[in-house]
Amino acid sequence: MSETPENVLQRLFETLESRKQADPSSSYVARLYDGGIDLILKKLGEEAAETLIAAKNPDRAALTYELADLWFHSLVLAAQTGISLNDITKELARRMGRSGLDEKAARGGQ
Ligand SMILES: N=c1c2ncn([C@@H]3O[C@H](COP(=O)(O)OP(=O)(O)OP(=O)(O)O)[C@@H](O)[C@H]3O)c2ncn1[C@@H]1O[C@H](COP(=O)(O)O)[C@@H](O)[C@H]1O
Repeated sequence: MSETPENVLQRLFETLESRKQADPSSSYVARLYDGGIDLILKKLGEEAAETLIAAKNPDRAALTYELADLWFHSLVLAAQTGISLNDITKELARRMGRSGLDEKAARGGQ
């Protein structure tokens, strides 16, 4: 039986939390934490740029790969800054059923 998206994100986030005690020589995530917010933001920026480039090409597998890298590094940023997966899903849930156009207007957008 395959895992649900919720399970995968939950398990990944638990791993990210556990890597706060890990050795950077044996863990990529611990290496990111060790590099601090600047390294995490650098990687996040790179992954965002790689996603934009992939989105302009027809290869959907390549775009999926880059989106996964982008989500992964976003979650590392969340974990490092003390934001939980639950915080993010609660915010998304809060927006559900509300038009994106209403949300945009509430933010002062046009
Ligand atoms: N999901 C991921 C994941 N996605 C992407 N990456 C890493 O993110 C990096 C993406 O950077 P790039 O595309 O720039 O590739 P790169 O040239 O190898 O990267 P750099 O050397 O420039 O950092 C790669 O090194 C990938 O291996 C990930 N590393 C870890 N995970 C998850 O995190 C868990 C813990 O990982 P460790 O902390 O390494 O045990 C793993 O079991 C996975 O579940």
